[in-house]
Amino acid sequence: MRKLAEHNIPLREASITQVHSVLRDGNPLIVHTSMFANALASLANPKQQQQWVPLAEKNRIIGTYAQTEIGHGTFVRGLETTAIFDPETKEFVLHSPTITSTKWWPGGLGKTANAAIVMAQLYTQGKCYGPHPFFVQLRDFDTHHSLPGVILGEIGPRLGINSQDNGYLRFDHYRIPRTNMLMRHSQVLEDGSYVKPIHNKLSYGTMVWTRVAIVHSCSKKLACAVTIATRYSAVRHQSELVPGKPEPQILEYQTQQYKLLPHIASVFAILFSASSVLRMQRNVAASISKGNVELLPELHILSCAMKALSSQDSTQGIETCRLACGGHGYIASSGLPSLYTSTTCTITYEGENTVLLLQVARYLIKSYRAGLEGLPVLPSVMYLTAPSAMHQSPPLSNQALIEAFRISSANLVKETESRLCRQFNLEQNFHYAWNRCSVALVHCAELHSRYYMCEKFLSTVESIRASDRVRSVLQDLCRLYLIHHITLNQGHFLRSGTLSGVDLSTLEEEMYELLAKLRPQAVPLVDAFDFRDELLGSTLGAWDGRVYERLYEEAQKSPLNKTDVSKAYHKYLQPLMKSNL
Ligand SMILES: CCCCCCCCCC/C=C\CCCCCCCCCC(=O)SCCNC(=O)CCNC(=O)[C@H](O)C(C)(C)COP(=O)(O)OP(=O)(O)OC[C@H]1O[C@@H](n2cnc3c(N)ncnc32)[C@H](O)[C@@H]1OP(=O)(O)O
Ligand SMILES: Cc1cc2nc3c(=O)[nH]c(=O)nc-3n(C[C@H](O)[C@H](O)[C@H](O)COP(=O)(O)OP(=O)(O)OC[C@H]3O[C@@H](n4cnc5c(N)ncnc54)[C@H](O)[C@@H]3O)c2cc1C
Repeated sequence: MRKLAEHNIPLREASITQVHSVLRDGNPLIVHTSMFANALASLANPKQQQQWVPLAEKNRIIGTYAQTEIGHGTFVRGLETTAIFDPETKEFVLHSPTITSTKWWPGGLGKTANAAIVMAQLYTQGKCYGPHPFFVQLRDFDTHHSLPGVILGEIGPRLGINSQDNGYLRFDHYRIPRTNMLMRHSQVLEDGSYVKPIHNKLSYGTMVWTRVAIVHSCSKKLACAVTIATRYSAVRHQSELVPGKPEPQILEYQTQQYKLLPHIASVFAILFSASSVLRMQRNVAASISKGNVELLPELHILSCAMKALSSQDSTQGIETCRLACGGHGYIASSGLPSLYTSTTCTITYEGENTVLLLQVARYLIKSYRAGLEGLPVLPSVMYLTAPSAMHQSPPLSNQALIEAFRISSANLVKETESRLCRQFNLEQNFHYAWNRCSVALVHCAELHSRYYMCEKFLSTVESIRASDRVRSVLQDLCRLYLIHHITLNQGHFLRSGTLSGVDLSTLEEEMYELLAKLRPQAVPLVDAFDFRDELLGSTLGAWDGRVYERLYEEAQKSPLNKTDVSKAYHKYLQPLMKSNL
């Protein structure tokens, strides 16, 4: 924190990888600096911001975002914590009526935070208005003791990010002033009357913001992993490629190139998509402050789509990188295990991926139906009812591949919508029919999201300002990315008739050529990410390639190596050896 202040870096702008380099097992302040800060910025009114933001910036207040309960994470409308307005005292009474209403998971809540944005069901004048955000002090600002009526603690060890002290929280009729409800979008007036927001999902804004931030952070984490695995693959020599010849760098093996190069490409695909969503988010934020919420649904869907795809791709990519390093990828000092455990959680948090993809699918089906009826639909989904013809671009050109994606995605939505109608006729209930089609619906959302990511990659590469040589490498990477994802999804392209079996064989051949062509660029590409050694924190991925020396030096630091014979020998092993058991 002192370093960031010295260098005048606002906390919100500190890179996730910089922070990861210092705190590899999670960060107790991340929800404070990301979600809590954002919730104050976007959900609190100007007066409330004046009151709390300076204190949060000086870390007098350290906050968290307490929404999830032990009984409900996904289904926000099902939260059970209540905030009942008492007109006598002009206070809200926060209460956790059941075990399932216990807040569970908020990062930093266990021991670090002294305040929280709590999402609770708002009741006033006898009516429930659904989940709303409240600023709640949890601990004494001087002694750090939890306040009467607040019961909190830490939830116990997790797969990773154990320094984040995820916590639990219960309220026992805990009173807060009326003015602690975050009132930028909706309000409860002194007499208890409710003023509704201009869009009823504005209180979900912090989740949308965080989903966008997660996309960016996923590309950074994947970039770290491919840097480590690629550099290691250039240092590591193993087996014989040609019998009797010296052992080659493992990066010479085509299978190794296939493990790494598509994920190097993926870093760019995610990064370019993140930039595009971030731009849209800024536009939407500016529009909302002028009272216009027209683009909010599009932002919600795009952030769900990109969060789901980037978290899945980066998690799989990091695991592939770990496996690509053989046994040494399993050692903590490689840096890969902590990258994995701090990334796989992005699949679950901030909206579990399947659930987010179903939100995307809902939007696709609605937009498809609206398009058929000639109603207006937003630009990103206009293609569903008006996919352009294939023959406009040269066969198998990049543009043709994007068109193939577009048509296959539109085709899948069309097929799934027909299934939904058939199922509805059988079930006579939309919700049951929806559930019976939900696997196909998730596939629709995935293909649409992949189409978006491919399109963003291509359009960015085409418009990027770079030297011819750099542009040429990026074009090859982009081509590899397109072909790789077409081969992974080939069934959809065959079904839509956009690509034939022969086309797919041709593309596969080209992919193998691209792997060989890009092989000499692999190390320069990851070097260009420009991660400092301290930041990567990896014995395998350091810039100088001294892998074996670093592994050996790191092993010397193991506490078990402090003495030749460990205490355990005298305490357990020797008695066991002598016991004749
Ligand atoms: C040393 C210190 C240094 C510090 C350095 C800091 C470094 C900073 C780097 C930052 C990088 C990364 C940040 C990472 C942060 C890490 C920490 C995060 C930890 C995780 C936190 C959490 O998990 S918080 C909890 C998150 N919870 C969820 O996400 C819950 C998911 N569920 C939902 O969102 C909703 O329940 C739902 C969307 C699934 C459904 O909502 P609901 O039931 O209300 O709606 P419906 O499905 O009925 O839909 C009705 C219509 O509403 C539309 N809708 C839904 N949501 C929205 C929305 N958000 N905006 C707009 N519209 C929305 C929906 O589409 C429907 O529309 P129609 O179809 O038109 O009716
Ligand atoms: C490391 C970590 C940090 C977190 N930090 C925070 C935090 O700071 N603040 C906070 O409030 N929360 C936090 N969370 C909680 C997180 O947001 C939730 O865990 C997440 O939203 C998923 O909800 P859930 O756990 O209830 O899963 P569930 O919804 O119970 O999911 C379980 C399974 O059910 C499926 N499912 C659920 N609903 C549907 C549906 N409608 N259709 C189809 N399938 C469905 C899911 O796909 C999944 O397979 C954190 C979680 C983790 C793991």
